[in-house]
Amino acid sequence: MTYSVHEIHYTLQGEGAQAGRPAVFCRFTGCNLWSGREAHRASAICRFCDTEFVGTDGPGGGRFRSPEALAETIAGYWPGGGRPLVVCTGGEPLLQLDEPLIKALQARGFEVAVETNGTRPAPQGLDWICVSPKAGAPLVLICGDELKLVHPQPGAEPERFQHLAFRHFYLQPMDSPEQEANTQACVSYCLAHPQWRLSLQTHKLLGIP
Ligand SMILES: C[S@@+](CC[C@H](N)C(=O)[O-])C[C@H]1O[C@@H](n2cnc3c(N)ncnc32)[C@H](O)[C@@H]1O
Ligand SMILES: Nc1nc2[nH]cc(C(=O)O)c2c(=O)[nH]1
Ligand code: SF4
Ligand SMILES: [Mg+2]
Repeated sequence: MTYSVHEIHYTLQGEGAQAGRPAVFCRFTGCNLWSGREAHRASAICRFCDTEFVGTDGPGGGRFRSPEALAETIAGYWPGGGRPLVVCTGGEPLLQLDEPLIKALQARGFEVAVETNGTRPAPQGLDWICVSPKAGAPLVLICGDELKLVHPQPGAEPERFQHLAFRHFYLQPMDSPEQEANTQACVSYCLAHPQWRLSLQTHKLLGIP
C-alpha cells in the first residue's frame, strides 16, 4: 500500500473532546465527497469544506511506500514525553488508513485518532474515532468516540444522530460568511438539548494550524 499524504504537522488538536491536546496531524490526500477543486465545490456532496487536501506537496507531504515509512516519518514529529497522539485526517482518511498503518503507529507508542465523514467502515484497532456526518452522504460508521456535527446543515439535523452509539456529541459552527449566526444557532441548540456540547475550532481562534 502506498499512502498519499498532503501534509504532516505538529499542533494542538483544535476541536472536540480532545481540544488542547498536542498531536501530529497526518492529512491524507483526496475525499469521496469533494474533488478539492474550487470549480467543483458547488456541485459537490460536501460544499463547506475549510481544508486543502489536493496533492502531496504540502509541508511534510509525500508518497509513502509502506506503513513503516509513514509511521517513522510521523514519529519524527513527536517531541518526546507525554502520550504521543496522531490525528489522521484529510481529505477523507478512511480511503487510505488501514490496519497495518495503525499497528505501525501504535508500535511507535502512538494513540491513533481519526477524523472521518463516516461514509466508510473503520479499520480495526483505532484508539479514537470522530465522525462528522455530512448531509446527503450515507452514514455507515454509526458508533465511535465522538460525533462532531457541523451545524447548521439542512438534511443533517442533530435529531438524526442523537440516538447513535457515541460517547460525546458536539455541534461545531460552520465556518462560512454566516459564522456568527451559525455559532449562535449551535449555542441555542446545546442549551435546549444538553446531550450536545459546543466545539469551537480553537486553532482558528489562536491562529495556529
Ligand atoms: C476537513 S475534515 C477532514 C476529515 C473528514 N473528511 C471529515 O469531514 O470529517 C475535518 C473536520 O473539519 C470539519 N469541517 C470542515 N469544514 C468545516 C467548516 N467550514 N466549518 C466547520 N467545520 C468544518 C469537518 O466536518 C471535520 O469534522
Ligand atoms: N489544530 C487543528 N485541529 C484540528 N482538528 C481537526 C482538524 C482537521 O482538519 O481534521 C484540525 C485542524 O486542521 N487543525
Ligand atoms: S468530507 Fe471532510 S474532507 Fe471531504 S469535503 Fe467534506 S469536510 Fe472536506
Ligand atoms: Mg481542519
